[in-house]
Amino acid sequence: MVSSTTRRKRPIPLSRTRPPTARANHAALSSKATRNLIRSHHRLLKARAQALQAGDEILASEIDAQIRENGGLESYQLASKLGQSLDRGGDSSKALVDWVASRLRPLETTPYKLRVLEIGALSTKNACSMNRYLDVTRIDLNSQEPGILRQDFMERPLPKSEDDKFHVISLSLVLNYVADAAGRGEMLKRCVSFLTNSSPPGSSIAIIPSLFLVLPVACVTNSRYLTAGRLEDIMFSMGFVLSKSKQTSKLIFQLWDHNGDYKPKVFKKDAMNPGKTRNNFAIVVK
Ligand SMILES: C[S@@+](CC[C@H](N)C(=O)[O-])C[C@H]1O[C@@H](n2cnc3c(N)ncnc32)[C@H](O)[C@@H]1O
Repeated sequence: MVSSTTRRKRPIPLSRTRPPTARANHAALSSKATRNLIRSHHRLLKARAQALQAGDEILASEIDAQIRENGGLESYQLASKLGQSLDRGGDSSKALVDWVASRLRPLETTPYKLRVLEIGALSTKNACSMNRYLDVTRIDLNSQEPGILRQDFMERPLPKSEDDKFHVISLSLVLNYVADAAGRGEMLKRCVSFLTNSSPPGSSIAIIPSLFLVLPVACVTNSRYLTAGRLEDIMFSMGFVLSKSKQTSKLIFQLWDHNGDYKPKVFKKDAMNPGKTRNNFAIVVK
């Protein structure tokens, strides 16, 4: 367990900002065990971020050891992959493909594709990767397959040209992985820098740049600090307009179109929805 004794504070070395990976135990997991593993990983990441923020390196190391003991990021990814299997709710990128289908129609008689950046990619064979009109660049903190680049999106070099940008960004169950509220705001802002409405080179196809966002439903419906309205205000300030949305008992799926009107405002961690049974999920924009 993480102890709360007073500890010496030291500055956070850059190498300490990532959670540890470890070899996963590939034994079959029940859906309850899968959920528990995911929850416990998120809890430990949050505790770790808080320890680092407080400059408590020793506590952060202890939490790292606990994360490793639980199988690390690899086990978490395995649990997430199980969650994507058909009997556990399926592949979330199907919703993305359905929603952009009408936008892909003009590409059918052309050799062009839309460029997609899939952040937090666990598979090269999900619905968006299998769509022939989408050219998917996949990144993850811990790559599970050769077609997935091991990269932290927050450290991906900023685009130097339009060709380095994307028409669609997928952030499916990634924003809630980020352990601190301000980091989530930064991630959303950074997405804007990677979106473009420029047609694929050589074509004149009209493009609506968009962000596919998937979150656990409780992050939006049962948080003290985030409501659907607050999320819309944050996204709107960054130039996003909600184009599609659907909710299941576990997840909320949204497609946000970018209108180019980026005017970020400050959003603090305001208690909008107090209540004992609510969670603390928040997005802070500085
Ligand atoms: C719950 S899994 C989601 C996987 C998949 N997108 C889905 O919808 O099931 C979250 C993944 O996001 C990755 N991730 C989190 N933050 C990231 C970042 N800053 N850059 C790249 N990948 C990130 C994690 O490594 C993890 O594999």
